[in-house]
Amino acid sequence: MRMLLIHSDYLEYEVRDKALKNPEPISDEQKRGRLEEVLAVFMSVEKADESNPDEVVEKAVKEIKDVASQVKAERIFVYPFAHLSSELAKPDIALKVLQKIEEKLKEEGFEVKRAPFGYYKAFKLSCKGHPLAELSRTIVPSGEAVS
Ligand SMILES: C[C@@H](O)[C@H](N)C(=O)N[C@H]1[C@@H](O)[C@H](n2cnc3c(N)ncnc32)O[C@@H]1CO
Repeated sequence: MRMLLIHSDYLEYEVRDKALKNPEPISDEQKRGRLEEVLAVFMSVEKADESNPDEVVEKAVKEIKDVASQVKAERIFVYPFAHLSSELAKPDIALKVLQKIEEKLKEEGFEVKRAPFGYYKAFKLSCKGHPLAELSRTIVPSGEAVS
């Protein structure tokens, strides 16, 4: 899994076209979303993650919690983003991983939004620009090599 974490004044998105034949079904309300004072986490779930998705979820949540506490962010935007890796996991596995990350972050007390999966989306982002505002993390299940 590759993550790009951007501490932002806000992130807003609007769904455009389908980017997969069968994207995640969404309600009208989910067609656009916005959070202010948010840690935006762009995530590419990778092929290697398919060997142990649950472990990748645990490790990703730990990393996100760690950065959120450093930048004092209480809101998290989980954003599916297929452009951080050339070895993407299959969409059905990727969606499950992202849904579980969202669920666990909510259990930890964060306010969480997740952008819809399988769509082209317009988005606006305002990065805060402080030294920890732009971070990346690579997560691999045990026994897998970092490619
Ligand atoms: C396109 C661009 O504007 C938009 N932002 C986009 O990336 N859309 C992606 C993700 O929502 C999702 N998706 C599919 N596979 C994956 C994966 N392995 N990891 C994460 N997302 C995935 O499916 C879409 C097409 O790849």
